[in-house]
Amino acid sequence: MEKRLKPADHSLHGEIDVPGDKSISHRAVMFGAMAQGVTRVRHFLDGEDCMRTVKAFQSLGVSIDKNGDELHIDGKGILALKEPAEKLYFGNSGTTARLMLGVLSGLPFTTHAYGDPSLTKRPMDRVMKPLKQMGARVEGIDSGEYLPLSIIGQPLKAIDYTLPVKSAQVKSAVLLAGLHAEGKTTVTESSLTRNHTETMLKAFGASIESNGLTTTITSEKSLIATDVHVPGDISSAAFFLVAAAIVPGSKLTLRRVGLNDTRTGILDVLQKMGVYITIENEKEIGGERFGDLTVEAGKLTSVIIEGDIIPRLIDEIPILALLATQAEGTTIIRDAEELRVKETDRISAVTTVLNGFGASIEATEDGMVIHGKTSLRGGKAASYHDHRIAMMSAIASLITEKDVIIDDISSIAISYPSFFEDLNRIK
Ligand SMILES: O=C(O)C1=C[C@@H](OP(=O)(O)O)[C@@H](O)[C@H](O)C1
Ligand SMILES: C=C(OP(=O)(O)O)C(=O)O
Repeated sequence: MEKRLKPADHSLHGEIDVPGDKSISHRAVMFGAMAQGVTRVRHFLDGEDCMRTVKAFQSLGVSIDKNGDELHIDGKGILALKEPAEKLYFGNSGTTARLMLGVLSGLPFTTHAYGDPSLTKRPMDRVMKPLKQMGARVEGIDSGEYLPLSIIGQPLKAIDYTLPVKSAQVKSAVLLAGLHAEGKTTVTESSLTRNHTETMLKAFGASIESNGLTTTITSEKSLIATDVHVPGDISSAAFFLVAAAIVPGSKLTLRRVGLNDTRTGILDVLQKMGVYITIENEKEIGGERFGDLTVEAGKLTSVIIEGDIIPRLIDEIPILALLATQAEGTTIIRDAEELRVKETDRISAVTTVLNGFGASIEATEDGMVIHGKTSLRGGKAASYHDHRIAMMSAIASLITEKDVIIDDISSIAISYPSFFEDLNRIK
């Protein structure tokens, strides 16, 4: 579905209640489905990716009902999960695929799983390598590097694993396999990635401890159901944080946005670049902090984004690249090679789309060099069927000279189904 967007003719003002966090919504479904008892999930993200996780567990025999943005999960414990009658379809969702491989590897039956063309090209061997060390058996073409895969459930044994990639999905897959492996499983990472799995598993009664970059989980027969309140997704809020920062005179408030330290790299970068951000009404539920963010434009300067901050803002790099085109000086992004294996190669997609609008960006192996400030003309933009690339182009249209025409906006429903309603409310 093509979409034409006109530039904004005035500054942006108003409030947005951003939808629920995608990472936390996935985990709430998974842990609720594996727990004993009823789990209610409030402010669940009704996006396509999270619905893939819901459907996967329904196929495994779990009763899950949705009423508005509330989920009701009737869990009967990990041992009650049943062999699915059909193949599991993970669509476009890397999180569903990788975490489910961790769950399915230790179950006493065989599951067949596949994804859409984008997910089929994303590496699964990064998850299968440690899982195979635990005793997992998987069959697929290319020795199980990519979906489709058949997971032949096996009794698993604990391992000590050091992550070779900075990936919360790999860490989570190993911890979830560790949940039904004999012994204590330990995962060590080199930079802290999002820790929602650790935080939420603890709330569901698992024996899990983190100490700096190392997390240890002990095998657990059953999790205990607990209600989850999902904060707003900072990765979705990011689009409006940047919108307010690039349209002169704007001021926006984003309500109940998740503020977990492993996710707030974008706030650090925005503040460094000269954007004014205030946080009010801070609260914490289930170990996840959230609050209201008010953002106001300031004079933007370039920054260097590298090292340990990268996993704390990995999904926000496309929209940060747009922001950097409006900052005085050269912004350098390094250590972000993971962007090459997302829904599309995001280094290449961002560079092509923004240079097509008139920006001056050089792609590097592991990031981008962005020369600012450039005015953006607008024009046609490919979305590469990547929700974050499509939303980046939509936000860019606020400041382009001409209209922006995005070839296909259907991918936005993956993480932010109400994106255009929210954009129209403040525009
Ligand atoms: O664990 C998660 O929920 C996610 C982890 C990140 O992926 P990687 O683990 O591949 O870095 C992120 O990009 C993705 O959107 C969600
Ligand atoms: C990379 C993303 O998600 P996933 O890996 O779950 O497909 C994303 O949402 O930007």
